[in-house]
Order: sequence, then structure tokens, then C-alpha cells
Amino acid sequence: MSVEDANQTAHILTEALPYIQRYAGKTVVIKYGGNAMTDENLKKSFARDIVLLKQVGINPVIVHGGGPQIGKLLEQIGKESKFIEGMRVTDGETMDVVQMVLGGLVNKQIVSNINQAGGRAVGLTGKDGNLILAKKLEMKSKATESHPSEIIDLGLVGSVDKINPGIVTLLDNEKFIAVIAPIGVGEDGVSYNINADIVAGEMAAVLNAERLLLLTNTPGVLDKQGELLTGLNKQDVSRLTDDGTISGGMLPKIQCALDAVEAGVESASIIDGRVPHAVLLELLTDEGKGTLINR
Ligand SMILES: Nc1ncnc2c1ncn2[C@@H]1O[C@H](COP(=O)(O)OP(=O)(O)O)[C@@H](O)[C@H]1O
Ligand SMILES: CC(=O)N[C@@H](CCC(=O)OP(=O)(O)O)C(=O)O
Repeated sequence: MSVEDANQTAHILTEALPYIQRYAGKTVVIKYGGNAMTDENLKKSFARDIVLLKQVGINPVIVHGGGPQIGKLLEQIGKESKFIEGMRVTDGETMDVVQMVLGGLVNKQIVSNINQAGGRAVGLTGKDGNLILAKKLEMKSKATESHPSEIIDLGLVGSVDKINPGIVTLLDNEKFIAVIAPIGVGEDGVSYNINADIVAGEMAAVLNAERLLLLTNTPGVLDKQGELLTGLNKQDVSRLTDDGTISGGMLPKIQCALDAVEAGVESASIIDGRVPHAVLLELLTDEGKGTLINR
């Protein structure tokens, strides 16, 4: 290694120090979106980042999605995916696929990658330890002059009723990393499909997290010209939603980010999970990019 390279490496490591000191002992909730799980190398670098955070005393809690992966299996069994305002319409058969993909394939792959990287991950769904109590989501259509607001039936789509974080805290105390699939359980034992962004936002609020990071497949929230919006508050979001700039999967993402900061999370960031080591860059360097959401 040349002297210049060595200096550069040392510079990067020392740059991380104030960030490590700032976040040591704090919880960071990381939403790992299905769209950010693009290739194997990226998944492995994500896992290494998480292990590194844990190693330096930060407490990462992972909430993952898997929308595209659910869509792929549904397609294989000849079922079409249908979304309304970023939420998957979920009948009984779809719910079985959701549980297989989120609670099984995706969850265990993340757990396995973290463990391969030297960490101690434990996979959970919201059913484990009654972590996520859910109820049926009540979505209403927007009222227009000619149509009053109507209830939209999304089937087995849930909203978070209550989070019992005991199991997550217990795992953290024992130096494990919790990897959570967004499946909730109703009072009657019924399973609900919950948008992963919503679970991540609620989890961050309940755990008093310092940061919420939402990893997705865009550089952040973009304006109508496709330019990155680096900072947004509640008023900006409501304007961008009303004029249609924010739509589809970005709707629950931005809403949960706002809810989390309103509940006391220091800040929420929507970042590009397709960039290798996006988590480390965002948390431990001056290089963090993406959209920062504040109160
Ligand atoms: N203003 C916007 N800026 C960026 N992405 C947007 C915007 N409005 C809608 N989107 C869509 O939201 C998507 C991200 O949400 P989603 O597909 O649910 O991702 P994830 O699987 O990471 O949760 C983007 O890929 C994009 O298609
Ligand atoms: C109700 C609802 O839409 N649930 C989502 C759960 C997975 C998810 O949120 O995955 P991403 O984060 O990858 O989009 C779904 O079925 O796709």
C-alpha cells in the first residue's frame, strides 16, 4: 500500500470515530426493502455493514420487505399482484405466499448472510413473542365532488395495533441482531400482511431509535424532474403527495418516516440501497446521501 493510500484509509477510519461515539449504545432501525436486495454481492455487503455496526456497539434492528420476491412467487403460481396506494391486495392464498416468502425465504437469507459475516442474527415474524399485534387496515378512498369517500377492502392487509418489543430488547441484550418480517397477528390469531415500511416506522418509535433508515431502489425522493430532494418536512410531503409527485410504494414509506420523526425518532432517511455499503456511508461517514425527513 502506498503512503497516500494508507493515509486515505486512516482518514476514512478516523472520520467514522465521532459517528461511532454518537451512535454507540443507540438503536438504529433499518428497513431493507425488497427492491434493494438486487444481487448477492450487495446482500453480502449489507450483512457485513450490519455486523460492523453491532461490533462497534450500535444496535441495528432490521425490518425487511420482499414485495418483488412475493410478486415473483405469485407469478409462478399464476396469480397477479394488485396494489392500491402501495398496499398489496391480499386474499387467503396470497397471504400463504406472503408468509412463505417473508417469514421463510427472505428472512432466513438475511439471517444466514449476517451469520456468515460473523454476526448473530435471529429471524422473527410479528407472531414471535406477540411482537406485532395487528388489525385489519381500514383504507378509505379520497372523497371527490361527485364521489363520497368509500372503504377500500384490501383483504388480509393489517395495520399495527401494538408492538411488544420485549423479544427484540431481549435479543439485543444478548448481543443478537433481530431480523423482522412484517407479518402481524390479530387478536383472533389471524395473520396479516403489513407493509414493511409501516412496521419499520412503528418499530423505530417504540424502540426510541436514534435513526430510521429506509433502503430502497431510488436515490431518495425525487421531484417531477427526477432530481433528488435532499430534505423534506410535513408540509413539503403533503404538497408533493397532493400534486402526484409522490405515489405508489413511496406513499407508505414517506408517511412512516414522518410518523417516526413525529414520535421522537431523531431523523428518518430514505436512501439508495443499491449503492454498496449504503448503511455505513449514511451512518458513519460524511458521505450520506438521500432524502432526510425532519419534523
Ligand atoms: N417521488 C418519488 N421519488 C422516488 N420514488 C418514487 C416517487 N414516487 C413513487 N416512487 C416509487 O416508489 C418506489 C419505492 O417504493 P417500493 O417499490 O415500495 O420500494 P421498497 O421495496 O424499497 O419498499 C420507487 O421505486 C418508485 O417507483
Ligand atoms: C400490505 C403490503 O403491501 N405488504 C407488502 C409486504 C412486503 C413489503 O413491504 O416489501 P417491500 O418493502 O419490498 O415493498 C407486500 O405484500 O408486498
